[in-house]
Amino acid sequence: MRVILAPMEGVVDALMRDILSTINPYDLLVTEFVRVVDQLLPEKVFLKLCPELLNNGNTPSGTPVRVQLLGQEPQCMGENALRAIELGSHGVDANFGCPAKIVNRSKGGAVLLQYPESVHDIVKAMRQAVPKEHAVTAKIRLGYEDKSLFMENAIAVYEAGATELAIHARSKVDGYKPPAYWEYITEVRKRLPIPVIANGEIWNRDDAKRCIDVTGCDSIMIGRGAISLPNLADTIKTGATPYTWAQTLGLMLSYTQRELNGRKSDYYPARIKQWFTYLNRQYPEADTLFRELRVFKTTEEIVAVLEAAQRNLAD
Ligand SMILES: Cc1cc2nc3c(=O)[nH]c(=O)nc-3n(C[C@H](O)[C@H](O)[C@H](O)COP(=O)(O)O)c2cc1C
Repeated sequence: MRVILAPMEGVVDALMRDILSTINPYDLLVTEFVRVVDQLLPEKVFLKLCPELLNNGNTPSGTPVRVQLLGQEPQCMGENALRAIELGSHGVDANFGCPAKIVNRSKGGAVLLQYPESVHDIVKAMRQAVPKEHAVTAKIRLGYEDKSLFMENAIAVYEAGATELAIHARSKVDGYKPPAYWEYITEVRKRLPIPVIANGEIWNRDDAKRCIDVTGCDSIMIGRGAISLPNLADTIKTGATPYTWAQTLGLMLSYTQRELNGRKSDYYPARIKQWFTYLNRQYPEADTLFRELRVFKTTEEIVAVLEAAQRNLAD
């Protein structure tokens, strides 16, 4: 069985990938998306989003990373896919699931699921641009406003020559609201000869087992669950004990301290707070801390609050 870390824009960056791949036996990690509009992007754009490219495309603990692209113009997607591969990405992925209004307005992301022929043309251009020994993959939702085109889109990806297909089992309109409609993935998995990766609403080991039972897929992709329980992939793959709140707090502290000692970018507090929004589900203790953290603006302040929480736990 393969467990893949889902791309999560605004949350799963290189530092998070480093931390999560150190404590989990992930098979693959997918980056936040690189937005492709109408030009071949400079190398620095790829390296900023995926610094692992300087390490043969692997995290420091050796887990392969795949760059994800989001765009609507086939030729341009092809050129940028090739660049990602040449820089060392382990395959390249196309995003057809992003629900963001700004992205959809410029005809990228989930809005493309209304036009299976466009999905096909984009993946095909990427496939033709990238040497065949490298994976070209796609990630789709079940549709935009409804799910009527889910199979057409899946077939479009397959016929374009994709290596595999990840499916987030909801439409754009479903947003992130439970349930995930895994049974649609089952239908695609039965129909397509390429591997299908099941994604959506896997929060613990039992969910993973049920998802695999329902879909028959050998590979699953985990997103919010992977940050709400930091060692989720390990619990799924090896039966490891889920992290206690004290362990998770320690991990968050090391994440924020490493950021503080490293790049010191001002977007980090927002990322740390975003992480907290998913922790509540697993740890009731996270809720109080999250409310406390909301007023703090800098990483320094956040580190101080987390250190105090850790001291309280030890008392
Ligand atoms: C904050 C956030 C950011 C996301 N960013 C991306 C992205 O950049 N690319 C993508 O394909 N999906 C993105 N997704 C969707 C996830 O990869 C995943 O499909 C979705 O969260 C469902 O899986 P889950 O129930 O395990 O979270 C994002 C989801 C969230 C919550």
